Amino acid sequence: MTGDTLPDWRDSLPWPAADTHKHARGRLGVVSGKATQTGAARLAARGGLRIGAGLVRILCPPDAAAVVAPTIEAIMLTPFGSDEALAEAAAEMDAVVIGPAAGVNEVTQANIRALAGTGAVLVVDADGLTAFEGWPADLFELLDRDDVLTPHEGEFKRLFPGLLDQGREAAAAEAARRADAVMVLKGPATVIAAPDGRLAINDNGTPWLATAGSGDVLAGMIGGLVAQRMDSFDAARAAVWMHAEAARGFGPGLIAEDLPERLPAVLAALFAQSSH
Ligand SMILES: NC(=O)C1=CN([C@@H]2O[C@H](COP(=O)(O)OP(=O)(O)OC[C@H]3O[C@@H](n4cnc5c(N)ncnc54)[C@H](O)[C@@H]3O)[C@@H](O)[C@H]2O)[C@@H](O)CC1
Ligand SMILES: Nc1ncnc2c1ncn2[C@@H]1O[C@H](COP(=O)(O)OP(=O)(O)O)[C@@H](O)[C@H]1O
Repeated sequence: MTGDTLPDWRDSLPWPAADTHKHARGRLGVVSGKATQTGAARLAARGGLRIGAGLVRILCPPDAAAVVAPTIEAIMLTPFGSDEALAEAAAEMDAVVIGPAAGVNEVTQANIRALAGTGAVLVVDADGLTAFEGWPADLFELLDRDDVLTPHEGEFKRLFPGLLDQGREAAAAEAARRADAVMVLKGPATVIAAPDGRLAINDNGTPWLATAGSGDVLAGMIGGLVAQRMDSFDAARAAVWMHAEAARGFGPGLIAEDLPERLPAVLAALFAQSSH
């Protein structure tokens, strides 16, 4: 494990209680893109399942169902044909990830609007952020304080033009304040900022993570922890750290698919040190 000190979020990690069951442990929804763009949601779903959500369901447009179904086993699938149907399917979820390969368009905007009306905590990533380029306030007004945004610098600039000139830490803090949500500004030293002023810089980043789809897995991991009712700021910090730890453990040749499969080793080390 990297670093001299143990991470201070480890005592709030959600280990399963003796009397739990899959629904009580946390239910995560992941919204998929269209039939030709389902891989990103599958990566996120697997990250969410591996990090301990009791039940993970991919919510996909009807045309994508025949593509996704043969590729999943423990992960479940519900097709939706409208934003109203998406909200209905998400009503039983504790958290929903939307954005990975969702499409930069009005459908994604409408889907986020519909999800904001459910009780689920939202993790908005990738196209879910880019879809609001030019209209960031339209996204921010939909968010609750425990929702999480996960931009890389390109996506961050689309929502907050010029803000990065202040430096990454100040920019992330101001962005969290403006969005009134938790901000995860990704990069070699990912900055996590909460709207109440809490701020953390991740210290175990690794360039092995610079590979397509690794951000999708991270969004699913954050979703998997918040589905288990971990505080969103702590969940983001924990997921970012575990994501990098998984990548370090794998090293050369890492692709995004490897990250969820390395998580059990990372979790086992944390579990062994916990006061469960
Ligand atoms: N297997 C899959 O299905 C994958 C799907 N993905 C999805 O594909 C969609 C499009 O991804 P793209 O990578 O084309 O879109 P991006 O918005 O990531 O990239 C478009 C442009 O943004 C800029 N940019 C990207 N990363 C940056 C960074 N870290 N710092 C600064 N600028 C940056 C670059 O100019 C880049 O050409 C997203 O929804 C994404 O979630 C990707 O995550 C890759 C894997
Ligand atoms: N050089 C790097 N050092 C450390 N972490 C990196 C580096 N490059 C990328 N990452 C991490 O990899 C992930 C990439 O996410 P993202 O850009 O959204 O990719 P994708 O859209 O392909 O999933 C983020 O968690 C980011 O912090």
